[in-house]
Amino acid sequence: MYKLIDGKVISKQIKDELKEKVAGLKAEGVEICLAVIQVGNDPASSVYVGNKKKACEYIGIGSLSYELPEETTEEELLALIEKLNSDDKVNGILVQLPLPKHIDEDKVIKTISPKKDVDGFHPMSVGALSIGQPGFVSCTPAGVIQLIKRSGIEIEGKECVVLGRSNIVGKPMSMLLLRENGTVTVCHSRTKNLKEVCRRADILVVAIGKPEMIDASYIKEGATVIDVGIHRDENNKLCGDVDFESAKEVAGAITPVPGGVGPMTIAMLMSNCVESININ
Ligand SMILES: NC(=O)C1=CN([C@@H]2O[C@H](COP(=O)(O)OP(=O)(O)OC[C@H]3O[C@@H](n4cnc5c(N)ncnc54)[C@H](OP(=O)(O)O)[C@@H]3O)[C@@H](O)[C@H]2O)C=CC1
Ligand SMILES: Nc1nc(=O)c2c([nH]1)NC[C@@H]1CN(c3ccc(C(=O)N[C@@H](CCC(=O)O)C(=O)O)cc3)C=[N+]21
Repeated sequence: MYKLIDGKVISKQIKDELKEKVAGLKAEGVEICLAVIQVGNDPASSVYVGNKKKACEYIGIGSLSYELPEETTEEELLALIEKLNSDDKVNGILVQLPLPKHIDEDKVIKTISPKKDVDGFHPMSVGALSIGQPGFVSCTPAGVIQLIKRSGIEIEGKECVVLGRSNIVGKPMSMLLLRENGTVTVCHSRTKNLKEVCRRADILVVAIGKPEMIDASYIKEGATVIDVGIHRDENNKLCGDVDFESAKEVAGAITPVPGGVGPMTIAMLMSNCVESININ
C-alpha cells in the first residue's frame, strides 16, 4: 500500500503558518508586498499568476500585478524591474516564465535585485545555494524538500535520483538534496541505462517534462516518488511526468498531479516573500 503525499494539505499547513507570522509582523507595522509581472496572456501562466495572487490574499501579503502586452520590449520590461528594485514598498519581484521569444530571460533574471529575487533564479541566489550561504531558494525544489520532510521521510544517507537538470528545477533540487545529506545522482537526456539508475533510488524526483514517461519499471519497491511535471491535455486534464496508476503499485509514497508539487511551489513563494524581510 502506498502513501499519498498530499501537496494540498501540506501547502495549506505552510500557508497557515505564514499567515500567523504575517499577522504578527503587521501588528509591528511591517507590511510585505510581492510584485508579479506577466508578459503576454499564455493561459497556463494566467492560472499560475492567479493562484499566486490568491495565496497572497490568503496570507495577508500585498500584491502588485503587472499584466503587460505580448509586444512589450525588453527595454520596457527591464525598466519596470529597475523601478520595482528601487521601490522600498516592494519586497519581492516575480517575472512569470516563459517570456516571449524577443526577450532575453537571462538578462531579465539578472536585472532583478538578488534582495528581491523570491523565485531564487538570480545567479547570486543560485551561487549562494551551491556554497551553503543564505539566499532565496528556487520555490519548486524547496517545496519538494518540504513535501518529503513533512511526510516523515528521511533524506539523510538515502540514494536520491533527480531526473532532469534544468536551472529552475533539476539543478537546485540536487543541491538541496545534497544539503540534506542525501547521496545524489542527476540524470538527463544523455544518461545511459536510465531505468537502472532510477531503480537505485530511495527517493526519485522526476522533472523531465515528458507526460507520464516514468512508470513502475523505473521504480524500486517502496521508493518515494515525487512528480514535478505538469501537462495539460486537450480536455484540460492535468497529468505529470510519472504514470501515477502504474507507479503507485510499487512506490512506497508518491505525489499526485494535480495536488502534489504545484501547490507547494506557491506556498514556498509565499515563504520566500516572508523571508525577504530578513534580507532587506
Ligand atoms: N509544479 C511546478 O511547480 C513546476 C512544474 N514544472 C514542470 O516540471 C517539468 C520539468 O520542467 P523543467 O525542469 O523546466 O524542464 P526542462 O525542459 O527545462 O528540463 C527537462 C530536463 O529533463 C531532461 N530530459 C528530457 N527528456 C528526457 C528523457 N527522455 N530522459 C532523460 N532526461 C530527459 C532534460 O535533459 P537535457 O538537459 O539533457 O536536455 C532536461 O535536463 C515540466 O513538466 C514543467 O512543466 C516546472 C516548474 C515548476
Ligand atoms: N517565474 C516563474 N516562477 C515559477 O515558479 C514558475 C514560472 N515562472 N513559470 C511556470 C512554472 C510552473 N509553476 C507552477 C505553479 C503552480 C502550479 C499549481 O498550482 N498547480 C496545481 C494545478 C493548477 C492548475 O489547475 O493548473 C496543482 O498541481 O495542483 C503549477 C505550476 C510555477 N512556475
